[in-house]
Amino acid sequence: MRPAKDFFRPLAVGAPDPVHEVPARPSRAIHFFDPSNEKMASKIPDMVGPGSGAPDVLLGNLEDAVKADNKEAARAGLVRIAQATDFGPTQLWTRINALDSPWVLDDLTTLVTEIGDKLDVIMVPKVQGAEDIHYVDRLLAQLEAKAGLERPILVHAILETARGVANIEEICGASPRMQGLSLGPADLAADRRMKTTRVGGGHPGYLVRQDPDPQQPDKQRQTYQQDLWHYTIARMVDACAMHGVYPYYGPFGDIADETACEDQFRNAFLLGCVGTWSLHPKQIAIANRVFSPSVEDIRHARRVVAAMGDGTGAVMLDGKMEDDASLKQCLVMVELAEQLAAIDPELRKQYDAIEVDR
Ligand SMILES: CCC(=O)SCCNC(=O)CCNC(=O)[C@H](O)C(C)(C)COP(=O)(O)OP(=O)(O)OC[C@H]1O[C@@H](n2cnc3c(N)ncnc32)[C@H](O)[C@@H]1OP(=O)(O)O
Ligand SMILES: O=CC(=O)O
Ligand SMILES: [Mg+2]
Repeated sequence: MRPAKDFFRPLAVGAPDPVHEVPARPSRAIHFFDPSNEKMASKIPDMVGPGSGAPDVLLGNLEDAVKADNKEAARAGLVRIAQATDFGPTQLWTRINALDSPWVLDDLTTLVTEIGDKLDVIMVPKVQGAEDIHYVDRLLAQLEAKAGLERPILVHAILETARGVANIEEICGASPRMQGLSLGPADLAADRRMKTTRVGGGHPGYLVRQDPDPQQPDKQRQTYQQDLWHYTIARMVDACAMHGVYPYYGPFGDIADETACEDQFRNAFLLGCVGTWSLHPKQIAIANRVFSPSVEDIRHARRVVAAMGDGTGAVMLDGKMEDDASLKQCLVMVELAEQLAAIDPELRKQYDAIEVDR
């Protein structure tokens, strides 16, 4: 671990100064595309915001889901798209290949030197511990210096190995570049030897069953499906909050099941995640809807803020006690609404139209 006095020093001569605080930019949907797939790639310029249908982040994926034979084409395709596109308010991220793969060194050197000025965040898969982030951190600093970049590229780690989960706090605190963490349920399930065969979401076999009714022992007992990912997401949220970085759900592979996708995203939102991945254009609207506080929640939050005056003490509102701590929760919602309204004109209209009565 670097001592505190060195934590914010650039790791290469000529590299930009690290950020002291991760910018709070909306990132409800991180939309994945394969830059080697010409049909998919041709849609990217039209997906740039502003606009309520646009993802907050476009991510050129170079890792899993890109065929091995297409790795170089994907990298070159991303360079081409980035150079030709004005991304306006939409962030551009990439997911590089794994650190032990034969492609990652060229991914980093090519992307940083050719489109480093356009890249906001680099997502690193299969991160095992702080040592992986330290490696990327130093290499990025060297490449940023070489490319003459004026702002540092941030780093996002995917939590998809048991060792990564065990080392979650040190990963979040490994570098001032750390922007956030995503859950990688598919790789994590395999690494943990879980007995699922899905990409995220629940499983009908993971349940609790109602006790038997002693009066009616043969009566069918209700079962309640449980969330396989609750433990990991909750750990992520705490580690991220502790280090001032952002937690995200990850992929939901059942593209056709929009209802279950929305449920999984909402669980993550309620627990503290700020966004999720979208793998198919259909999932962008789901993510934007779920990760934007509802008009009703904002109306309530603003009522509490108004009722609480200087923010101390306790008041009754609709039969419920509100105090300093419930006010803090409401302020989280109000601040998020302000950040989202700044980039989403449709949401701004909805939030601006809210009338607050006491
Ligand atoms: C599991 C762990 C992980 O690592 S998850 C992250 C890695 N996986 C990915 O990035 C997957 C990205 N998505 C995809 O490859 C595709 O969406 C998959 C899931 C294969 C479905 O594609 P396809 O069968 O073409 O779907 P479709 O016919 O419904 O497509 C309708 C039109 O939309 C397009 N489309 C599809 N996906 C995207 C996308 N991600 N971004 C932009 N455009 C997309 C299709 O090309 C299709 O276009 P058109 O209507 O034919 O002109
Ligand atoms: O990369 C994502 C995953 O679920 O694995
Ligand atoms: Mg993965």
